[in-house]
Amino acid sequence: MYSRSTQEIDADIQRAAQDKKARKSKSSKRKDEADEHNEEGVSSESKSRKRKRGEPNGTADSAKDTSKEKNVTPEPAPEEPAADGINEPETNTAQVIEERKPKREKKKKRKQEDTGDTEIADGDTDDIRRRHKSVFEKVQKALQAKADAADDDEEEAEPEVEHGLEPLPQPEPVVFDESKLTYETLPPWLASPIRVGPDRSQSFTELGISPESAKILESKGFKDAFAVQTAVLPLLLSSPDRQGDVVVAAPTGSGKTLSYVLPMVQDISKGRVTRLRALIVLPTRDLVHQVQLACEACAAAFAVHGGKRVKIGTAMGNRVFKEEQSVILGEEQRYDPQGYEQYLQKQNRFVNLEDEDDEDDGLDLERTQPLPYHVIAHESKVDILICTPGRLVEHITKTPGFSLDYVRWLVVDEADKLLAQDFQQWLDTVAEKLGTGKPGARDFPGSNKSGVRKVILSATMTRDLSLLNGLKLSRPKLIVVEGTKAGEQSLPPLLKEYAIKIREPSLKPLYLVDLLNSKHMSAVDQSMADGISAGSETSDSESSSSDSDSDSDSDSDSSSSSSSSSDDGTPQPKTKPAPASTSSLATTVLIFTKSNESTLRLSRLLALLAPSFAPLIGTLTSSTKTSRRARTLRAFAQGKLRILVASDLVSRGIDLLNLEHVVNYDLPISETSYVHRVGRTARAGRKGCAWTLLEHAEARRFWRDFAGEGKGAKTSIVRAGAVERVRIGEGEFGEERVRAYEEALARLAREASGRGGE
Ligand SMILES: Nc1ncnc2c1ncn2[C@@H]1O[C@H](COP(=O)(O)OP(=O)(O)OP(=O)(O)O)[C@@H](O)[C@H]1O
Repeated sequence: MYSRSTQEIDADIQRAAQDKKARKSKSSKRKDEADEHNEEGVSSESKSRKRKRGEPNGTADSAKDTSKEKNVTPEPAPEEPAADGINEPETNTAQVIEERKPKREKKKKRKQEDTGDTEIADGDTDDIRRRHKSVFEKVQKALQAKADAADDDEEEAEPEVEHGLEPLPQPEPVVFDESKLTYETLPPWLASPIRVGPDRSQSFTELGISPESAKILESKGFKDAFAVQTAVLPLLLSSPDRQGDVVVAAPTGSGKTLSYVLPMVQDISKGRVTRLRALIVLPTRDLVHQVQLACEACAAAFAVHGGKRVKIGTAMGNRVFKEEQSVILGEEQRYDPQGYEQYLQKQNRFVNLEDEDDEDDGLDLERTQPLPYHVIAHESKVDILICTPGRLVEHITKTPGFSLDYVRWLVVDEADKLLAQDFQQWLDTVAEKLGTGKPGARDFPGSNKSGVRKVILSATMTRDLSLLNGLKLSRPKLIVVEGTKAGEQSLPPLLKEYAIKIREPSLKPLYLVDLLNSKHMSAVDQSMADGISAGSETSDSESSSSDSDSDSDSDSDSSSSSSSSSDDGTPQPKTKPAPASTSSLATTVLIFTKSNESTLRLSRLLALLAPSFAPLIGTLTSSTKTSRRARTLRAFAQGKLRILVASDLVSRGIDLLNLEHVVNYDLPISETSYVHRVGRTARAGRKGCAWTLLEHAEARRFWRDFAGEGKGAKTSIVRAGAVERVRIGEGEFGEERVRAYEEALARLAREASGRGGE
């Protein structure tokens, strides 16, 4: 039993609290003393911790005093564990208990007075003890809980560190991987291409083309396979065990077109029924035309020994849509009462939905209404469709019955351009359609291959995997001509490049006239020059009329010229137009400018400054009608026109076999553009020249980025020889020529403002 009095117990509590406090203060002081020997920050930390606990600065001293007191009062606390748990706040609690005691006694007194039972207060000590014990236990519990909480706080409390003015330590910067794709990071098929020597050649029969077909090919000018064809044909020609898709990176004019047209036509010619089997996607209408000719040549070559004459169609938006639909897709009435019923139901639904502005499945686009109890059945009229991406998407979405279910060839030519510019998201639309189909519809005859064979080509093929991924290639192989690495672009081996410095940019057209009149513009290939002269002699008049409907350009306007040039190129006042036969131009030239507008201006200016050239000039811009562009290209191929002024529209893919000189009147915007422009000449193993006029501000960029010379040179263009410097018009422009030039400019301005030539 409890034998001590309340006062004694309270005194014990108080002592125990003080004892605990003294011990803690002592250890705290020892720590502080040790910390003072350490760095400033840690000392501050201890101070700051004290601040956190609400201790005054002198706490350590007072704790020391208390500790001395403890030494003279060694009596243990009544319950050791409780005493152990007591720390500074307990002192306060003990005081609180002490303070509360008189209040309790007062309360008791008041109660006794109220009840008149004063004896209970003096005599019933058991009861008092019991109550005291219960109060004591409660206090113990409360103190224990408080002590635990305080310990937890102390563990979790973040140490506060005070810093000087020195910069705070920062985390290591995150290093971003900016490295470009290299051979090591490219997938194996891109990193390890199949290389082919540029001079390699093989007969078509050796490559597996039947002698009959090879003979027809030869009659069309294709005697032996070019280097790129020797590598691509074995991969694409039909074989019992077919390989995967093929990606081709080969220079301009190396014969990429035939490398895919030949195997595709051969494969399709083995069938009987006409179904849409192949899509060839190209960026411009001119290229669609050109590839169509190559397809026709091959179709003729394989329509032997009972082979099917492959049918070729185009979709490029040069005709009204309905007309184009009827060219590529046939319709026939087929007796089908059930189908007709469904048609009527659909049409009723469509009529109802029309009010709600909803679109149905293209019933409104049906070209022909079905007869009663009949349905319209659609059949492809072509095996190969050569198209621009935008028009292809239009047919997929708007032409009823246009189906890609049987397509087993997809060719993307000029792929870097087509992949970089997502014309109406054409690739996603096409890929979705090619991803589904009827079972067996895409089987290749005589082979274990089923699915869509993809052939991707460019002279400046992208290695950008994010672009190539969209094609969903299957087991692809990359073919490159020897000497080129990933990211490089090869120029034709027989191309010679020249640069001409323009000292007076305001007189740039005069430099061009002088270049055209210079000895440099002689024929590169004499046999070609003879052909050109022959063509122009017989058809100069035709050339004017063939191109006379060109849009506001100079083709037909030479008669209105008021000046002509002497043999040295100096304009002479003239009343009569210069006859074309006086032209000294014995070669062919394609001049590139930066825009449609520049093309039209330069073309006209050239005719004014050098009237003898006027009947020989043709103009090609993206705003020129397709039919007119085709006529101009034909006239040029026939030698009726010898100078073409063009925007970048024709920089890609256009095959002008008799073209000898390319002039960059304006600097191209990129290396890729340069490669395509100058690649219009020196094609198919012929020679050719490229000339670039350089204003002062452009020179550095040209030499560094295009020619790969001088400080900071960096170019991806691979060439046989260096770019040569040539001087033209060095101080040669007399006053008279400059005056004639100014007159020509004034006339041009008048014409542009609609006030005519006068
Ligand atoms: N085996 C061959 N024999 C003779 N001429 C060929 C042969 N193969 C292709 N050609 C001719 O070579 C020229 C260039 O071919 P093609 O237009 O296919 O080049 P390309 O590689 O597609 O060029 P670009 O990248 O500029 O489009 C064409 O006139 C074509 O008829």
